[in-house]
Amino acid sequence: MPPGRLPLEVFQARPTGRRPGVDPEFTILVGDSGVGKTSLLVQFDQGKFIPGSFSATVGIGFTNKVVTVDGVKVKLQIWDTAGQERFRSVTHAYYRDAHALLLLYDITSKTSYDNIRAWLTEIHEYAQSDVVIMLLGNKADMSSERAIRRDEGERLAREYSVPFMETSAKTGVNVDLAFTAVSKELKHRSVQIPNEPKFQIHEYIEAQKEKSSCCSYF
Ligand SMILES: Nc1nc2c(ncn2[C@@H]2O[C@H](COP(=O)(O)OP(=O)(O)OP(=O)(O)O)[C@@H](O)[C@H]2O)c(=O)[nH]1
Repeated sequence: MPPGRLPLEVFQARPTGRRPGVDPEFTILVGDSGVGKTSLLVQFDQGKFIPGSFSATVGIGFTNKVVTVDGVKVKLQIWDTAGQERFRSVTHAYYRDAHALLLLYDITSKTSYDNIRAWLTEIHEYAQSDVVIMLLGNKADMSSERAIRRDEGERLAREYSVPFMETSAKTGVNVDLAFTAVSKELKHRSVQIPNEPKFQIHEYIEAQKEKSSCCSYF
């Protein structure tokens, strides 16, 4: 290839904004203390769950993870925030630069579900208007202690027009799907391929959930 010339595929997939795989996509995990943000990130990053006593996150920290979607690398920089109220002002400072926010509640905790409205109010106040938001009902493995039905999660998500799924950081159910769906949405926003249909995150999630419904237990 002569210098200065781009192969056709690269040209066709030329980024219009951020460059997937090069520029990090800032993704932030938010939600009440104890809902499982750190555990979800550990499961996604290392494929494991560390049981035992709960140690609350202090401040904020991040993990880099590259996800390949449709042959394109998306570099996620995932920020794990502290859910405790006293760290809230630190977390707010990061909202403005977020490209995606994964908002978690715990299906065994009505309080964490009720607080989702307050989290969404804060997100709408501090984050960019085009931020990708996904609602996750975590700890889906704890069905005997369930306090929030799945349809209540779905209803809340519909009300705010955000995609939703239940996850388990313990068993790994839907953890990859949540991050893959967000990565696909971010990739479709930053890379425009001619004649490619608009990515519909809700439809993608429903289709993937149907595919795996044979093997899931909730
Ligand atoms: N059974 C079950 N337990 C979970 C799950 N996710 C997290 N936990 C447990 O819930 C507790 C809190 O999890 P963390 O991941 O530390 O919660 P967090 O949201 O990061 O909490 P903060 O750092 O205080 O904001 C820990 O004891 C975890 O082992 C899950 O999906 N299933």
